[in-house]
Amino acid sequence: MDQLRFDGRVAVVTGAGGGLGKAYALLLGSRGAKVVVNDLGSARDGVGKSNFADAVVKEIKDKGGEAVADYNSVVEGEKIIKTALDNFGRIDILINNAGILRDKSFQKMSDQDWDLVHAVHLKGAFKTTQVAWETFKKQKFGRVIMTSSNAGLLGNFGQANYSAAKMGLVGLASTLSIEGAKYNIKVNTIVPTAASRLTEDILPPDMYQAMKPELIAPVVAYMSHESFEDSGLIIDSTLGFATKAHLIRSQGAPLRRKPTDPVTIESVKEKWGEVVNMNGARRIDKIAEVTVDLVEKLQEFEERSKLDTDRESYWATYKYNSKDLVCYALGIGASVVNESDLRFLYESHENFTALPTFFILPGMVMESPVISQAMPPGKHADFTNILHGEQYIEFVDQFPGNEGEFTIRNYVVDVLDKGSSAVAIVNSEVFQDRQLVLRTQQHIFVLGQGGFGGARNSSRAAGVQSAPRREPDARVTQRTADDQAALYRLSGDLNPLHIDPNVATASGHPKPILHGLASLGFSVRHILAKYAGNDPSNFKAIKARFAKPVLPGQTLITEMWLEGKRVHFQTKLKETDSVVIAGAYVDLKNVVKDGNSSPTTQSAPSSSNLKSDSLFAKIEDGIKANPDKAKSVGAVFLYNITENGKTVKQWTLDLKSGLTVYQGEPKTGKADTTMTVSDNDLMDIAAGTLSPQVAYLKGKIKIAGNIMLAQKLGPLLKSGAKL
Ligand SMILES: CCCCCCC[C@@H](O)CC(=O)SCCNC(=O)CCNC(=O)[C@H](O)C(C)(C)COP(=O)(O)OP(=O)(O)OC[C@H]1O[C@@H](n2cnc3c(N)ncnc32)[C@H](O)[C@@H]1OP(=O)(O)O
Repeated sequence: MDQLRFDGRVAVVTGAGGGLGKAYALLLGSRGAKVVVNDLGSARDGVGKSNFADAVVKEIKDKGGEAVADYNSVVEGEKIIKTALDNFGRIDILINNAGILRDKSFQKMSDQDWDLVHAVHLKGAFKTTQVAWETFKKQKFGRVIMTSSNAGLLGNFGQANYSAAKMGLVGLASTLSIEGAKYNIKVNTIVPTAASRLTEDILPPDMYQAMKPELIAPVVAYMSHESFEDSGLIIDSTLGFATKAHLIRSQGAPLRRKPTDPVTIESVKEKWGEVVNMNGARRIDKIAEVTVDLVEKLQEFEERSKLDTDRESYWATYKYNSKDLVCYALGIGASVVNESDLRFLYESHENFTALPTFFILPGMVMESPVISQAMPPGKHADFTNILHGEQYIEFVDQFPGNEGEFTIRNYVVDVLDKGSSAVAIVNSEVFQDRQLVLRTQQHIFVLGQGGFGGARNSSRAAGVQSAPRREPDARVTQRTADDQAALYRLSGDLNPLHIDPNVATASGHPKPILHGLASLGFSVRHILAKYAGNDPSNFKAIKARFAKPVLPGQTLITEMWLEGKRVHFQTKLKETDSVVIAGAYVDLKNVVKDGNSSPTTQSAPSSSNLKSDSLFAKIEDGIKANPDKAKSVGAVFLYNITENGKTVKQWTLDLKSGLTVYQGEPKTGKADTTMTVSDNDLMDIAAGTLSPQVAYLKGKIKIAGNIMLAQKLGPLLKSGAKL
């Protein structure tokens, strides 16, 4: 990068006899600026005189630069600027650095302590800048640096006068950055922490040594350069580090339910948590935006209040991006083992998209008090007594994109009395850019909290639907992973019931149970592959009841019945034959039968007509005949055998445990490497006419996982096949 120079520029640095000011003056002088080295030459309380400025001027001149000393007080700022104009004919850069301390605990602080500190810091900066402003405007160029302090931004014991003045400088810079904008006058604030006369016996000696002003000077010099375009910034710098600080505002909260309601002290108290909640807080850059923001909030509030029911709504926001979609897909059993799942797992896939059940998540506002507040007197709901009972989602219009932000309105429509237990029905309306995009409904089963004399049923509940009384039209089997709940938690449901053995035992479960939405996600993926062409935008609605808990590691069998555009389904556990999801259905826009179904979700295809059966028998024999070679590879491989781009069979070669070869579902799901290869290519590899390495390089074998291991397997496969 070219050296940043200040040739032809005139800089005034106040308080430049030592410390930071001296470092600024020396640096600017060494880069071609003509410098006015201002210093009153006093100790840090503003008392005493010395000629520090002369020494700095000499140092600049000795190195071939130009500088002049100035001993005026910043309170008479016009005299300092006059020194610049008289000696150099102009002024381009003004660094308001001069300062003094008069530290006292607040009650002991005298008027004089207050006035003196304000006079030097705030009034001084006002005076110098106001006089220089005229020249800056005329020449349409000016760079001003104000010096604030963390004692101003954050407060510091014994520095009430100094903190107030330092925060005052931030306000001064903010306004001047606006007034100076059209004249190319940039006004910024530095918050330095450095060794100086002000800090010399305040900082511990080691730190004092390390906090060299020379580490901050380049930051201030860059902010004073003609190429520096920002204005109104607060830059904190120390020890060779720089950071930007700014004020942010919370999302805020309306202090009443309806625009016609009064605001009371009690309603303010009630809403205080939302007022000070900094989730989703943001920076407002311009004062005009504050008004726009308030007007928008008011409009939004008025629109929302029209939606309000007799029960209070809880509003929330939900932001998501491709990483969330991938994390979620992993949580509901999508896997790179299935080529057709890649579109849910790889953000750069040409057809990357969200899985349909992902959009249930915005409505699951875990921190919402909406359920606990709706419970009848004497009844309570919290993580210790709730189970997810039923779930409904409806896509109102377009299927949402791969990233976005939703505003969600959550409200309880009914609390049903089911005898021993209660069921809270929670509706969520999910908006994007003020348009309703999704509706969801959760039934939350609240154990042991019934018997309050409430209604048993609700007309506002999306009902479950019985499946037809015939054999299912399709079945898909998939084992959940032992870590399924741990993985699913990453999508936001941190209920300890799914991870903490003690909580699970206390709730009467043998071990942590799987999230209901995780099991539902598996089954809906099966339907997606079987009847929706693997295209989530084909979905209109989903409804399910969680009939029994699922334990991570259990195997789900999704049974499906196609009736027009509705797929009824239920999900059973392979281990116990019990129904865990009941009365469920998916409504589709279009039915696409057997659309790109994935291997792990298929029961093993009949193998009789597959050319590779005998091939794999040969490979197995070959591996058995070459046990040493096989052991040296020692890994688990999955082979997806594809025909016409569709996976028709899967083989697992487990070289670690007894050299077994078997087909069908992967036993463990813990393959080190997955290879996808067409049947014909596999035959060629086996026949020795196609080397596995060449096949890989030509893209004929797709490998997910450990490529080195897969390449090692090549010769082994060949040796086995040749037998
Ligand atoms: C807003 C954000 C909030 C976030 C909350 C979600 C946080 C998540 O972390 C929580 C979870 O994921 S928990 C895991 C998933 N859920 C489960 O495992 C529950 C499985 N279901 C059960 O165990 C039983 O059905 C059980 C125990 C629920 C009911 O069994 P029984 O007590 O034996 O009930 P039963 O005698 O069969 O029926 C009594 C009445 O209740 C109705 N009912 C039954 N199951 C229901 C269910 N799952 N959902 C809703 N209602 C249900 C019955 O219809 C019956 O009513 P009625 O007599 O009027 O017909």
